[in-house]
Amino acid sequence: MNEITSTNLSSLKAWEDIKNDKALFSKFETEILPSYMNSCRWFAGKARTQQYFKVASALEIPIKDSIALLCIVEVGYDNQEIERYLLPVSFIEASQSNAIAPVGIISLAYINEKRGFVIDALYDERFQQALFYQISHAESVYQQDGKVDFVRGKGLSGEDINAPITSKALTLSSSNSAMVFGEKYFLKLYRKLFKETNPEVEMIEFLTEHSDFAFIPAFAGSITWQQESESEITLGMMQRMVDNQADTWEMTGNQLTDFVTAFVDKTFAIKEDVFSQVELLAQRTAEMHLALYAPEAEPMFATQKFDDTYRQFIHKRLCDLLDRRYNLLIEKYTSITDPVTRKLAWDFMEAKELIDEFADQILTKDLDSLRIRIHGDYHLGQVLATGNDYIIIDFEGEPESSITDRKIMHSPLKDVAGMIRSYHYAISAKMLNSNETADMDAFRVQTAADRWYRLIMQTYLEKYLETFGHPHPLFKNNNETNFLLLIYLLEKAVYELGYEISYRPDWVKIPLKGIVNVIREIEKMKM
Ligand SMILES: Nc1ncnc2c1ncn2[C@@H]1O[C@H](COP(=O)(O)OP(=O)(O)O)[C@@H](O)[C@H]1O
Ligand SMILES: O=P(O)(O)O[C@H]1O[C@H](CO)[C@@H](O[C@H]2O[C@H](CO)[C@@H](O)[C@H](O)[C@H]2O)[C@H](O)[C@H]1O
Repeated sequence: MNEITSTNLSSLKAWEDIKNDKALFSKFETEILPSYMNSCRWFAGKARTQQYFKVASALEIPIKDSIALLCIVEVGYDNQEIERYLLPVSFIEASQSNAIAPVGIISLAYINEKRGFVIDALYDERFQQALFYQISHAESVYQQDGKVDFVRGKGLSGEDINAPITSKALTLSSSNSAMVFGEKYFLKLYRKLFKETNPEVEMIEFLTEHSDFAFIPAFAGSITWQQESESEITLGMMQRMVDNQADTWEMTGNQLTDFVTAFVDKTFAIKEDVFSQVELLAQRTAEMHLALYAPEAEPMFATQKFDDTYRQFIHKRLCDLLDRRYNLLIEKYTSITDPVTRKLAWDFMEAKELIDEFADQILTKDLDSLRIRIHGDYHLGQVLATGNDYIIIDFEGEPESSITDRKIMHSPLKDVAGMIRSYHYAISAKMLNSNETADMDAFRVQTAADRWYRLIMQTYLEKYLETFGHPHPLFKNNNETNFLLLIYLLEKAVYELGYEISYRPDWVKIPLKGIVNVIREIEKMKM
């Protein structure tokens, strides 16, 4: 349980009228929320200088014999930036609180002379049941400020609409929170909120309602806050629950354990099965892109060309990323002690002119390929393995980008680059960081890792392109495909370099090697 300090909440009002107790809210904002939010895995502002926490709105949702409040918590930072988070709260009497997960307890409270706890309503069964009911009945709950709209999707079976269903909260180690219903439905509550429809809802709804692509969990509903004359804010999304064994990052890691064992015994061996699984993932990736290729669709999904606006956008993004990473590397260079990492960092810095020249080509090169909506943050961790197939999840887009940028159309080769980088990560993490290979000749280890990566990358790419048939509807010719793939591989590896410097300094050599691989390809093209 989060530590309950002497700070607790008290009110003479009934919980259902608690919104009118200004003093209680003021105490909640100044004395409870700062420490509670900073203890939550989903709160992204922990490393920043926070100036205030404020409940900007509290939307009422009826639950059994009471109400829950969807608190929209505004967090202000020292640079004037503001973020908004969703924190649903309810009050539970002490005698009922045993079933509540300790992470869900926000504060001890005396409300209308009843002793209990203000809790994160995610963990309150009454709230879980209320959300499921509202979604199944596609209701709207009117507020002082707009309404909360519940939408029912095709993925929700008619038979579940009025039938009893069990529910529970999941404790995820991720940036959002989830609850499950009867092992059949997975409801994600978005924690960080944006004044726009979440791209994930758009993507899952489009794929479920307008395509036959079956390798996503079907859209079962959404929760949205609609205010007058304001953009809507997505609060949650429900999908079918996937009975999965692991994600493909974990699965690839297990396959690589076999590879490393064989390698230590001086054998280079990749099981045939591994190639079939890579091919199947490539096929599902291509099928997802085919489903998203909808020239006749509404503007949000209709195909676009490589026009000047996009060329300038992607060029600026790449150049900004490069500048930030060069500065970071210059700052950190003397503290890099590992000679391999140092050499790779040096190669990257030395190739600045070559990379800049290559990036500039995006502004002028003839490009007749097309752009569509894509997954946007595609890597092995975003694919669930069901035993004999794959289900693709988490269409929220790259966490570092704004919501508007996450909806920009790209060549689907950006997703392909994401997955190829992920295979490179998987083999590198295993070979370069594992105990079994620690005492082996580094050159031999690197050569075997490179071979594995190339074989897997070719297998993935060939199957991916083959799945579309000829002529390819989205890629004009091999020359363009190779160029765009290199641009996106470079962009992704440069992005990852920043991520690793901040979060996993021991892994910095992995994206650096990815960047150097691209540099070698650019050099070959110039020969
Ligand atoms: N439809 C689903 N069925 C079963 N498990 C799921 C489903 N969607 C997500 N998960 C599980 O929840 C985890 C987090 O989901 P994800 O969409 O990546 O959330 P986040 O946006 O918080 O990163 C996944 O790694 C997976 O284990
Ligand atoms: O899944 P997230 O949206 O949180 O993505 C972030 O974290 C990822 C790490 O979990 C990071 O992915 C990088 O590491 C993965 C292995 O841990 C690897 O499979 C990916 O290819 C690599 O990019 C991702 O970049 C970051 O945005």
